[in-house]
Amino acid sequence: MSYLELKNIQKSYFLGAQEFPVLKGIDLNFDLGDFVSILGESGGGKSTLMNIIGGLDRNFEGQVLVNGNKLDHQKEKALDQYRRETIGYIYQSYNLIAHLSVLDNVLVSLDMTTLSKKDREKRAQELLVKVGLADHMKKYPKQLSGGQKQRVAIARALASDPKVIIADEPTGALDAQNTEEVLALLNEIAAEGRLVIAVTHSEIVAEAGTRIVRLADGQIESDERIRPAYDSQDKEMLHSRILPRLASVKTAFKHFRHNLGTNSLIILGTSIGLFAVVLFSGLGNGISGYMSNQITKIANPQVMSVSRYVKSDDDDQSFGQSTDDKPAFTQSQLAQIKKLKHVSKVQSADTLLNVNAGYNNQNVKMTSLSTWNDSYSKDSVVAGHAPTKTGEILLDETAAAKKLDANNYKDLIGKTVTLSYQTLNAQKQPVMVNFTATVSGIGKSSTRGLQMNAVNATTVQNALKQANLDSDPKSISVKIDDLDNVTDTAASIDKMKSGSTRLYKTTTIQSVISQVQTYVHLATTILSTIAGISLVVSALMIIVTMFMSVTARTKEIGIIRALGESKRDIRWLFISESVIVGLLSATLATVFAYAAEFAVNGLLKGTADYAFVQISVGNVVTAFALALIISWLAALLPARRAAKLNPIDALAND
Ligand SMILES: Nc1ncnc2c1ncn2[C@@H]1O[C@H](COP(=O)(O)OP(=O)(O)OP(=O)(O)O)[C@@H](O)[C@H]1O
Repeated sequence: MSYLELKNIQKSYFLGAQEFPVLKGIDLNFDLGDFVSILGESGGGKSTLMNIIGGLDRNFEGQVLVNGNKLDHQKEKALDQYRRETIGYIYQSYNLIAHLSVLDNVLVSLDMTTLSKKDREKRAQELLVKVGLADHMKKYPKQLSGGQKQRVAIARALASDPKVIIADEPTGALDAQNTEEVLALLNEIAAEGRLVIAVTHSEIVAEAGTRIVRLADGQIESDERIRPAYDSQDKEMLHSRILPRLASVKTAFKHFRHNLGTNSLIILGTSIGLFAVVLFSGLGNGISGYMSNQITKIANPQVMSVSRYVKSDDDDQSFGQSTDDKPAFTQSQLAQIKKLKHVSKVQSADTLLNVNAGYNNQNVKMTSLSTWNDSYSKDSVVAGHAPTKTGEILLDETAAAKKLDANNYKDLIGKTVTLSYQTLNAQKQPVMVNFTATVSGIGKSSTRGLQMNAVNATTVQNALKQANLDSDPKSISVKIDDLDNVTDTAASIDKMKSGSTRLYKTTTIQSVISQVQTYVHLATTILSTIAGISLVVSALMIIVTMFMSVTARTKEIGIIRALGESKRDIRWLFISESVIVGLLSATLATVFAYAAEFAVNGLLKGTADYAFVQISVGNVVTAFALALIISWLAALLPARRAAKLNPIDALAND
């Protein structure tokens, strides 16, 4: 039994309905140790026959038997394995991969063997030494002469230790000296017990072998043995394996490096979009944080404001707003709230508007004067102490104190100021309320525009009583025993009813913060989405480049398919390169974003000592996830096209 048997091989090409028969029933047997030359006129079907033997062509009639086993040309995976294990190709035009070094060109084939990394490299080096290229391993194909290129191709064809070497016009592009050397190598290969099948027009090549088969008109014209075949001892051959994904990623990275210029531009373009997304998200975090920081600075989150509910309240979310138009709390309502679980203190929290303050012939109009309660943070007192006792007042540093005593405003502490403001009595008649208070301290609001004037609540109640006005509070502040109970207690106060009428409306600091954060989040999401639109452009850029790359690398696809890589490997090769571009874009975007964070926060330090840009790990992870998705999706179509290429057509591509 011969190693390779061809039984009645017939092949026609069709142009429309018209049939062009090329092979008209070829029966041939090949043995290991033979160097067979196939001669024939141009267009006689030699390459067609080689593509069938080599497992590249699947559309023909007849049978190919390898070692007695029928090769099923309909099973693509089995054919991939056959090419990987059994076949080595040598082409007239060398077909080396331009972006890989000489050593890497040989390793492409060795990556599909079960040898260890070290042994693969050792074998590649040994083969290159054998073909006389010991000093050229690190070079790239364009740095080699024609003869040297063909030797690399021979080393590559031998790398996976195949039983059959198909050489298509192996010396067609070589001078006499190189032809002689290559033929000597082919003889050596046959002497190792392999089958060498060379397609040629050259009688010199034919004469160098052991057997000559002549094709004419799609049939065998003659089959002549000119020398005995070499001994073919049945030795252990290397085992093949499916190409590991990591090997494709490495090859993709090498191509990425080879194309660094174009890829850098794509990375830059993609990273700008991702950078904007990360920066805006970081800005959102910073502003949200700043807002809650500011709010909790002026107000104690453990204290909530409660006012009487009136229907138009639904949209009112502002904390500490004047509640002049609302009904006051009755004493029994105050007691009812005081009795609730978790409520530790109930205090008046009214705000008087436009209060006139006078001291030593100086007058100032305070836009607001609140009744001091536990919702204010101690931080708002910058000198003296809070107005906790009856008859005490805290004056805002800039809005009141400095205006009353420009030179030594802190000396106001301990001094008495006169206060007056206008309000309405039960008959809606304007009434002036006059009272005095001793300055207990100077206050400062951490929020621009807000004044920190506060007076002891009893002081105001006494003044109101004196003016025959209702002194019950319109708004109260309710202190809760623990921060964790604030939300639940607020909910139960909101639910309290008299009959079917809702009684109270609460405003917690947390609800104000959440509201603010919702708006900030909405704004940053809109900004990030606008920035994200540029990512669509990036994706298109990657798609176009990948399609161009598939076109430019068509031949390479044919070469690696002939070496035994599967469609899956080709898809993975292109997707890997795109993903490398995506991940590097995300890395660059992250670097840009952190640099911008540093710069923006540095610039704004003078405005407020707060980091306005706060990029979180989540923002960075999002950028990487986006980059991964975009690059993956962008590569899908081009990779699919590359994988679908017919290896024969791909190899024929110039
Ligand atoms: N894809 C194809 N579609 C149609 N006809 C084809 C195709 N490929 C090859 N042919 C035709 O089949 C015939 C045999 O081609 P093949 O390449 O096998 O010849 P060859 O003997 O290798 O020629 P050469 O020595 O010039 O390389 C030629 O007439 C060619 O035009």
